[in-house]
Amino acid sequence: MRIGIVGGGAVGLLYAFQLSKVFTVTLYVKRDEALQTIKNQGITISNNDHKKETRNVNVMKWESDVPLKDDLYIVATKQYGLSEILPVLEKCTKDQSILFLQNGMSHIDMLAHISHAEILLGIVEHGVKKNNDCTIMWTGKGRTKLAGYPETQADLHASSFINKWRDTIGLDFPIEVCEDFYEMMMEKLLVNAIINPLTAIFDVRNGELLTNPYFQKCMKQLYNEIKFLVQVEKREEVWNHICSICEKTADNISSMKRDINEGRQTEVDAILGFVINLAKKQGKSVPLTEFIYEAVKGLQNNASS
Ligand SMILES: NC(=O)C1=CN([C@@H]2O[C@H](COP(=O)(O)OP(=O)(O)OC[C@H]3O[C@@H](n4cnc5c(N)ncnc54)[C@H](OP(=O)(O)O)[C@@H]3O)[C@@H](O)[C@H]2O)C=CC1
Ligand SMILES: CC(C)(CO)C(=O)C(=O)O
Repeated sequence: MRIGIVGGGAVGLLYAFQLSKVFTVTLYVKRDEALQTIKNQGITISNNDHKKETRNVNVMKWESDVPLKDDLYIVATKQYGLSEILPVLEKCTKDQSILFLQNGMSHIDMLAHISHAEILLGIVEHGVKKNNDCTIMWTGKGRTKLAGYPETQADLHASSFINKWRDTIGLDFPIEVCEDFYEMMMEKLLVNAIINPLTAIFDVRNGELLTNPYFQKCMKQLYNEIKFLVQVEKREEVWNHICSICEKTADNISSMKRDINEGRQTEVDAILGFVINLAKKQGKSVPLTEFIYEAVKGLQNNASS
């Protein structure tokens, strides 16, 4: 089974490294410089114990006329990078599968253009930070959750891939199949909608949202405004889940805070932008969410000017 991973960022490098242990993997990158570096040096991963490992992987440049010869494409770009990738992936045939690993949910509306290939949506629970074009730090081990879109059929094309992944590297790099993509994505969206923008605005690590009682109140206020996205009977469970992620990732710098610190575009449109649009569609007023959305946009704008 041939796997193509599109995007040689933190997540793309981690998945290329892990999956190349058992599959024929090609990593597709955007820049010549990244292509040469990975070709020459392979991918090096270090973890919190400062253990380092290097692997060589096939690497190619992603271009609009790239031949689509892989059985499964794993898309590991940021949400805002998808507009360049999707017109190419639209040409995939019904025997091919595409797995999207983006945070946020706004990409779901873009998937209507993929008419033939099987679509899978995924959630990355790992924490991974890119040091340079070929080196990453695996800061937190988690699971990869995935679900079929619009539904998880029993006979997914990708089943053999999922089973082989689980049976070989699954212990160290776990995978879990979920029935309902919406529930799976919504839970992660709520985590990112609360932790990411608040840590970015307050300029704190994830754990401080809980340890500082004032920040914790802000978290709760934001959750109270957007909890309409969760079924009434699950609201407390989801709130506890958000707090537990804050605790487990206490030392993390959230991806949104890191993007702002490093002058990059954030994924706020895919996260809070999506929440605001959904609220509009349901006739709900979300002034606090809108305020926080604008604040993040302002910080992003400031950092890049
Ligand atoms: N990092 C993490 O710990 C986690 C990340 N995620 C999600 O995973 C997704 C990816 O995140 P992450 O890896 O951190 O992001 P990065 O910014 O590190 O990586 C994105 C990569 O996509 C590449 N890219 C963009 N456009 C193209 C293109 N047209 N062709 C080929 N490559 C392209 C970029 O190339 P270039 O280097 O040239 O810019 C970059 O290397 C995001 O949605 C994020 O929210 C989810 C959970 C955890
Ligand atoms: C779970 C969390 C908040 C961990 O930092 C994350 O997904 C992110 O930073 O994007």
